[in-house]
Amino acid sequence: MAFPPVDEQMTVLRRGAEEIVPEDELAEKLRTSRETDTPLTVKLGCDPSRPDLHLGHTVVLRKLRQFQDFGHRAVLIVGDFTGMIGDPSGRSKTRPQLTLEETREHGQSYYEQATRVLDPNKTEIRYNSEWLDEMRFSDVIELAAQQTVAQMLKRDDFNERYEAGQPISLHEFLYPLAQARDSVHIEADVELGGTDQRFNLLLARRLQEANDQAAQVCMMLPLLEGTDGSDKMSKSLDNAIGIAEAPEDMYGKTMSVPDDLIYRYVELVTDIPTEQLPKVKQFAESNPRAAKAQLARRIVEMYHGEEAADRAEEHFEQTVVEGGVPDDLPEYTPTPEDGAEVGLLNLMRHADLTDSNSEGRRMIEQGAVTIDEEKVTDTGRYIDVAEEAPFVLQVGKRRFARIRPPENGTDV
Ligand SMILES: Nc1ncnc2c1ncn2[C@@H]1O[C@H](COP(=O)(O)OP(=O)(O)OP(=O)(O)O)[C@@H](O)[C@H]1O
Repeated sequence: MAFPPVDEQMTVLRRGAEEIVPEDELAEKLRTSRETDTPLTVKLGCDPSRPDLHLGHTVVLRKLRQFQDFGHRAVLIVGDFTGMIGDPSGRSKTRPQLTLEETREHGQSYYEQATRVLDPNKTEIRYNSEWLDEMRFSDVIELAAQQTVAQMLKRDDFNERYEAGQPISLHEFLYPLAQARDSVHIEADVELGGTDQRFNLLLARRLQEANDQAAQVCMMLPLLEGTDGSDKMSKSLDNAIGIAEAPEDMYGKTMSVPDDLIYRYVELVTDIPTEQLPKVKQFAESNPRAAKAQLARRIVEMYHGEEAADRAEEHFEQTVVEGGVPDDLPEYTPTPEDGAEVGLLNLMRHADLTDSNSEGRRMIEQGAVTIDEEKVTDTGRYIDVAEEAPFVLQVGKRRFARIRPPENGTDV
């Protein structure tokens, strides 16, 4: 396959990138790849400790997809081995350590979600335990000898913890080294990552050179803010829009993003052509409500298709804008296991309105739970479903269920 001209590739690849280190080397690598008809190996590392992908992850995944579309080779490195170490990148606390088996399972789920953005036929998945698990202690010493403690402490999160007198275990220093070793192993030409990965990505360049390899180009992408508009989008911060979430939730959550982030979302997570971006910017400033609705539609369309986007839009208009109850409510019929009198917290969970009883309790305390539009205040409330159903149970602005009476009347 013929690779497109270098300038053409560079224009697309530069879009939205925060930093390319060094940019001229990327152009040079693209030139050589074209002349020799050899694809570049582009690496993206992922930490499988939390496998739910959100729009933030798609910023890097979409960039990887662009490389694929030009004919380059994408290698997704699932850090099943490094996941056991627990990287604190961008965080002030150590992450949970997982077993190899857990990280493998998460890795598979990560791959399935990532291929909603990536071209599955051009995505190679590698688990880094394949080479890291085989290293002997002497190999590890040799690896560790390539970096000084002072250099390690330059990484912001290590530095902050060190200054604050918080413990840093020695094994945590091995995380960036192991990740850099991945680049040596697959002979990466380019590595992608969010700006929080800058230190780790650059370290790989040094390690590759020490192993007589050409150093990879590091491409850093901006970190997308979450729906709260301040912190980076992250599963653990409760501000994420998951790419596997239901269309209605995706739509509604996007509508809750602060207006000043509309343009950033369009630029970083949608496929709107670059030349249309200035127009979008103007529109987002002059009519944020309509621009945001367009953005929400676009996002739902990308992951669920046009029909789902229509439904999600309608649902939002009906429930949030008009404050009504939608026509097509999911229904839940209590089962005999629910008992004749079912605790409201359990009922909400069984009807898929909450993930846990603690979430249900919190929602009631916040005044966000209603039964037939009447606010519930008692977190310990029991409901005699045979007597009280059918009724509409609502949690928050967007979650509804019609609770039906048990099938065999009062005999539950
Ligand atoms: N909000 C975001 N915006 C842009 N890139 C992100 C965002 N969150 C993660 N990434 C990038 O996605 C890649 C894979 O990240 P990783 O699997 O380590 O997730 P993570 O940062 O742990 O996400 P989370 O905080 O949700 O658990 C990294 O290069 C990371 O920088």
